[in-house]
Amino acid sequence: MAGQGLLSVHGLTRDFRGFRAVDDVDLQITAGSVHALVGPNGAGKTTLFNLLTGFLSPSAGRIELAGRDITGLPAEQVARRGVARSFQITSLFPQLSTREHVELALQSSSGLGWRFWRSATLMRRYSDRAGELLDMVGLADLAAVPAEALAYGRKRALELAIALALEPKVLLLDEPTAGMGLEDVDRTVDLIARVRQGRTVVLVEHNMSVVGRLADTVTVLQAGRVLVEGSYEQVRADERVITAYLGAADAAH
Ligand SMILES: Nc1ncnc2c1ncn2[C@@H]1O[C@H](COP(=O)(O)OP(=O)(O)OP(=O)(O)O)[C@@H](O)[C@H]1O
Repeated sequence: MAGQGLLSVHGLTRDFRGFRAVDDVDLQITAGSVHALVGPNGAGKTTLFNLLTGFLSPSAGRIELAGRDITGLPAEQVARRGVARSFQITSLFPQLSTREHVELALQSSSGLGWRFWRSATLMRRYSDRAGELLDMVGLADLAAVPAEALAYGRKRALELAIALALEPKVLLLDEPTAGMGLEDVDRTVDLIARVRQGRTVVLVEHNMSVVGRLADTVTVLQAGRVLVEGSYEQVRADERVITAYLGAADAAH
């Protein structure tokens, strides 16, 4: 499958009672890249994201992961095959500690169910891996803290560690900096820059400075269709994008 992305989308379409929210979208997400989906409000980003993760089924079109058809699979199966989603979706358990969340995620991704508890060796392995993941997302010092006591940005970091515990082939980040102050935004950009190493990331993000700092490829959506695709510099300079989106965004700043 020369020229195919790790995650590839062909003619993807989603209608809501006659309204076409995603309209004949083609996408190739290259292995090892950070690919951003941007566009003005109502462009279809969230709907496309929900299609990619199996939270919605398409009205038409095909989604392939590493050349295998995953179109229409339920969210849980899409996740099992390696498409994990983080931010704005995970529910944390208020009283469980940061470390316990990551250990549970590791356990659930093992497919071993409760047998895991019987093996001291496996338990140690999960505990070590949980420590590494917490370290990676900057939560090593907060491992014993219950999730409810974490500040907003730290909760988002924990959600990222949970998604990483699934060892995803493709990591989808849903507006990772939404609702954050400047300091948390910078910290989150650094964090994503760190965890993207050796991974493939799809990012929906409104903050164009975040997109500029992280994305290798940017797809601009408008009215459910792909308007332009290219590097951040290319799409920023494109007249159609300036008219449709960046102009409006820049004018607002
Ligand atoms: N469940 C639904 N039923 C009907 N219309 C929907 C539904 N979900 C989304 N839409 C419509 O589809 C269009 C695309 O919405 P979507 O949320 O995907 O856009 P978006 O690019 O994520 O926007 P935003 O940046 O505001 O989050 C919008 O016009 C929205 O009203």
